[in-house]
Amino acid sequence: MTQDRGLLLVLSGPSGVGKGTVCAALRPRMEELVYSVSATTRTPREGEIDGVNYFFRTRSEFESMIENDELLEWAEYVGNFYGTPRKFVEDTLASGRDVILEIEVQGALQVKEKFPEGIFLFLAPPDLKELRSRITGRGTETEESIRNRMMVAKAEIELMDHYNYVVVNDEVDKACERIQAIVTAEHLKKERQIEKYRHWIKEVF
Ligand SMILES: Nc1nc2c(ncn2[C@@H]2O[C@H](COP(=O)(O)OP(=O)(O)O)[C@@H](O)[C@H]2O)c(=O)[nH]1
Ligand SMILES: Nc1ncnc2c1ncn2[C@@H]1O[C@H](COP(=O)(O)OP(=O)(O)O)[C@@H](O)[C@H]1O
Repeated sequence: MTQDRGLLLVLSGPSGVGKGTVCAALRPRMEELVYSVSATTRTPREGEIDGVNYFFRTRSEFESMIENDELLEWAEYVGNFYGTPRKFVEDTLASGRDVILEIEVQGALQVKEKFPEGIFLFLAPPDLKELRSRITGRGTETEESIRNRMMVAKAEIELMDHYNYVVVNDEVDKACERIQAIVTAEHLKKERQIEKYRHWIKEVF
């Protein structure tokens, strides 16, 4: 019997909405999910480990990954490149396990072109005022950079229609519960419960 492929989940949304926070909170809740590790040209932050948080690569190493078609998608974000290694995702899905990507919006749209059967989750802020305060709350941003990020965020929010689900990140726990509910429902859909139980209909009538 051939192995059923796993589900590809893509968690995306505007900068500062809480993608990293929600993804980290999902890990202990959804241990069966496989978290894809991205490649990036940005410098590691304190405590980040190569191969765990990211594969930290030079710009020329990253460019050769692009040339060799090793990336499922890639995007430039605030002056650095980020991309999803293709082989890991394909092998994991083929082995029947579900994979989650936590990526920005340009990358998510590229994945949609290649994997239209993926489940695309748009993490949305409760409102723009809260998004602004999350971006501001992170610290180092200047007034101008906050304005820029808000403009980018508004353009990203307009792309919401390309996604299968909008998950509001009002509270981290609630956002996680919504994602868990979606994954459960998508599994039931995939397992074609209706087909399995169709014979009941014949028995009843
Ligand atoms: N397109 C794409 N975006 C990614 C990838 N990995 C991470 N990102 C996004 O890159 C952005 C910056 O990530 P990072 O430098 O870790 O800073 P953060 O703003 O603290 O999350 C975030 O929006 C991530 O979701 C990737 O493989 N592809
Ligand atoms: N549900 C939430 N309620 C309040 N603050 C949140 C929530 N989710 C995330 N945050 C905060 O918002 C900021 C941005 O979150 P982060 O995960 O870095 O966003 P992203 O990865 O989307 O850029 C962080 O300071 C984080 O602690």
